[in-house]
Amino acid sequence: MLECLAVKPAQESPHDGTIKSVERVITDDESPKPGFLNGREGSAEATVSITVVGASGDLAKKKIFPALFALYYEGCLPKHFTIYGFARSKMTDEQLRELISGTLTCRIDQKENCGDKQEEFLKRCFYHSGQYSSEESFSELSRKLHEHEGGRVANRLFYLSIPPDIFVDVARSSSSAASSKNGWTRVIVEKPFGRDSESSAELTKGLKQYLNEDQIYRIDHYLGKELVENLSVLRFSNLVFEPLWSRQYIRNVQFIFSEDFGTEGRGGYFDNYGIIRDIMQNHLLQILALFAMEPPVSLDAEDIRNEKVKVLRSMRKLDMANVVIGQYKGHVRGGVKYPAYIDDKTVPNNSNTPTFAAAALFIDNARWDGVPFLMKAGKALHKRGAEIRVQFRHVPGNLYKRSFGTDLDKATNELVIRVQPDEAIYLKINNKVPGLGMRLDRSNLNLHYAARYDKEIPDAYERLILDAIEGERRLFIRSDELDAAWSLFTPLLKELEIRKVSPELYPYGSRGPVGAHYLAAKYNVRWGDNSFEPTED
Ligand SMILES: NC(=O)C1=CN([C@@H]2O[C@H](COP(=O)(O)OP(=O)(O)OC[C@H]3O[C@@H](n4cnc5c(N)ncnc54)[C@H](OP(=O)(O)O)[C@@H]3O)[C@@H](O)[C@H]2O)C=CC1
Ligand SMILES: O=C1O[C@H](COP(=O)(O)O)[C@@H](O)[C@H](O)[C@H]1O
Repeated sequence: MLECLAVKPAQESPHDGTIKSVERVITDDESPKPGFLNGREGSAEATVSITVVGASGDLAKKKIFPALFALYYEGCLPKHFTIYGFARSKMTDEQLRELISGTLTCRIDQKENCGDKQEEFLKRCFYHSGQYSSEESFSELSRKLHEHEGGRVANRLFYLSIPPDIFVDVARSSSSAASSKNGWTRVIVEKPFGRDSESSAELTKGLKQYLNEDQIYRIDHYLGKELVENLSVLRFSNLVFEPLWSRQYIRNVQFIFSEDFGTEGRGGYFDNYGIIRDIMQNHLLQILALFAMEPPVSLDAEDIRNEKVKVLRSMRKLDMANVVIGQYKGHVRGGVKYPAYIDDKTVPNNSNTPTFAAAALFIDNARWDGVPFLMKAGKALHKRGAEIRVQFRHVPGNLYKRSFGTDLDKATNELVIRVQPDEAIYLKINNKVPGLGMRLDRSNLNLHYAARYDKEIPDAYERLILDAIEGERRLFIRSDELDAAWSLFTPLLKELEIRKVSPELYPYGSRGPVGAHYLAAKYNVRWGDNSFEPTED
């Protein structure tokens, strides 16, 4: 059973739920507090209406509805909830249910009642067709939500699963015509949050015309992944790690993302963004900030985000010389033909958009001075995975150095946090091979999740939607974090575009451009993802 309690009972700022364009009657702090779930937020009789804007789209079908069902299945949604799909496409309630029913799955450890639960869930899903910029459409939606709310305290969550150019239109029409009059109103915004500092600031300004910062939940789904959530637990609740967490013991840190498929189907979106904006500026940089931050005063969202933003602001300007970009080319392997990026019909055939990038970054503060933080992200590589690798320094005056040969790097400890797939945390150590002689080998202290825990790991979207319902903003991006993240990457992105830098081509299914290895070598670093990977229990 998924535990639905958040890290702490959510505390709203007095502004949350206050819609600028609509007069508010009751704020969160005024509304009854005892929770609908184990003492969590809101009155036992409060309702939550979740409107998925862009319900006919790919993300809604693939991630949002399945996550909502999983929350329902685990008993994490409040007693009174209603789900509405909203989009322009004409659809009946029945057709929406049909559309999403194929994507709902039950957790393996609780397969019983799955069919019944799906039926119950689908009965609480409805559809409203309308125009995104039309207040009339949202007013009509509001009327329908009101009927379902049945006079209770009405909390409303809007999930904007739509292209970014209509985020502000929807914020305007939904806030002015469909905000809750007596509960909170929150809006989850999907990435991309702009494509550079200027467009991001414009988007933030546009949203803030209609919403308070406290109402905006900018989602970065990597922050909802189990092992990313666990990063702070690992560091701050184990005495053995935190004292090592600095330039004194850490040689370099690597953040690696790879996918073994290309942009299939999303080339139109991707070509305007590229891998640096799609993965590095958000997912990997967010993980880096969590990894490198100072201990926060508390687990409160603002305390954590304050520390993350300090890390981002301490980062050295990103230099072109510290970046390598690549693009995948067609490749035939085992008689199968794999396409090039530019074979995608929605991509111009002279596109320079990177599908791979590697970068060396530095945090100019006392803790991390001189430590290279390496990032690598790519599509159409040899495997799918996301991991954090922490390579420690050499053991000073190592008594056993003769047993390692000349390559001392091979004998240093490495902590690997495998975010996905097959979640694990393992520490590479040197160990004596049992026997009468003195031979050392490399072994792993391995926390393999599948072996240790018999629970299925929840999808990141489940955690994040639940947090948004609970008013827990810890895993969502604050606007100053976003500004800092864009300030780091915008000059580089502009330079790449102005200079029309050609990406290094790499074959589909390969390990990516060789330039990434030279970049790491410049800092005496070897990418750790080419070595032995344990999966054994
Ligand atoms: N798909 C994914 O894997 C991921 C997506 N995202 C982000 O999530 C959001 C939604 O993604 P996704 O579902 O793939 O997007 P889609 O392109 O599938 O769009 C979602 C819905 O928006 C409407 N729509 C599409 N284009 C336009 C347009 N030009 N003008 C007005 N309405 C339009 C369509 O509904 P209708 O025509 O019925 O109104 C469509 O069903 C985007 O911001 C995307 O960047 C983020 C991470 C991953
Ligand atoms: O945000 C995005 O993430 C996905 C990868 O997410 P994952 O949870 O499946 O690892 C990526 O494919 C996509 O390009 C990007 O927009």
